[in-house]
Amino acid sequence: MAISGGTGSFGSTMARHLLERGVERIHIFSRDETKQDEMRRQFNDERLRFFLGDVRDESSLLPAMRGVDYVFHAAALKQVPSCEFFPQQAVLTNVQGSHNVIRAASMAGVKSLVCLSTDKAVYPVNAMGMTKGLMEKTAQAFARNHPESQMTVSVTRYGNVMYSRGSVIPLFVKQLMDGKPLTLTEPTMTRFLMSLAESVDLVEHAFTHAEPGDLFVRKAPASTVEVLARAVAGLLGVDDPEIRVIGIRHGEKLHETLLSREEMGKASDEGDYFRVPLDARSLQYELYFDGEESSIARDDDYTSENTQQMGVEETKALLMKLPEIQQLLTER
Ligand SMILES: O=c1ccn([C@@H]2O[C@H](COP(=O)(O)OP(=O)(O)O[C@H]3O[C@H](CO)[C@@H](O)[C@H](O)[C@H]3O)[C@@H](O)[C@H]2O)c(=O)[nH]1
Repeated sequence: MAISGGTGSFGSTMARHLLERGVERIHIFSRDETKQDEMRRQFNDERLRFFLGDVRDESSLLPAMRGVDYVFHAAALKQVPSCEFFPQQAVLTNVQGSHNVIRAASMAGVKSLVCLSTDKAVYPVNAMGMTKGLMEKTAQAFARNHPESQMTVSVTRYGNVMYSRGSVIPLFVKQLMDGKPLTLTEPTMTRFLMSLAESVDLVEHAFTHAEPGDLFVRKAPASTVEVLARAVAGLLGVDDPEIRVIGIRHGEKLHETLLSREEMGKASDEGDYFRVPLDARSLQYELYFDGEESSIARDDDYTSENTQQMGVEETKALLMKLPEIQQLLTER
């Protein structure tokens, strides 16, 4: 197994999970030698091997892919505001870098590659989402253009992963601990919420079930940021937190979309997941004339506004399942 972006929170959680499941060997590929060193010490496991490189440099990827059956591609520029200021950097890492990962994996004889995407790739309004959308297209085009390939490429799309580094929940926790007001961009803004453990499940689901070009989404509930803020405050014993509305940031949407209505029209419901198969037709559309009236998707988008909405108590219950929150509450 190889993980690009293996020293990020997602990559390292995935690595820990796979080691617990008895995987033979994991190649961690990333740019950051310091994080690699920290991870090497922290894990202290012979089955981990570290490869320094950058997805922008295809030649640095090949050694990490050699002898590997499965690749999880998580390396990305993913901070929305910074990608707004440096969109070209997002193109290089998220689009060109993903193309390099796919090529290198295919050349190395990898069996299955899962690319990590985000709800921000759907109807994108920011550079991070646009480049992640192009990553998805690159993966799907590989599957369509290489039907003879022995490698299955698939995509998993997520909403917000709770407590991920630099995200709003740890920020709210810090603000509460420091006795400062909670900064809300826009109280009615909604986000899909999922845990890191659920995201890992989705990747495993993709590795075990994907057909070439499949896209997988995990169903998730959502809350408004105000509900989320009040839930975090309530867990820390602050029933009526001081709130300051700071306004929407560069490139932000009010609501996110995990699947467009066109995708919903094609999706199969697999319990906790939706699977959207690849449209594998060639450009000769007349070949596919089936004599029936054209069917236009009548479904709705699957959004953080129309999914299950959680109130404060439900959100608290969800947060209570997070190891970070449990630790925080026992330390207090
Ligand atoms: O001081 C703050 C900061 C953020 N928010 C809001 O909180 C929500 C979540 O924000 P944040 O945790 O920063 O996540 P997003 O900007 O939604 O993006 C995250 O979630 C994406 C998945 O949708 C990932 O791809 C990104 O990498 C990750 O940064 C958003 O509605 C923000 O407007 C506030 O209300 N106050």
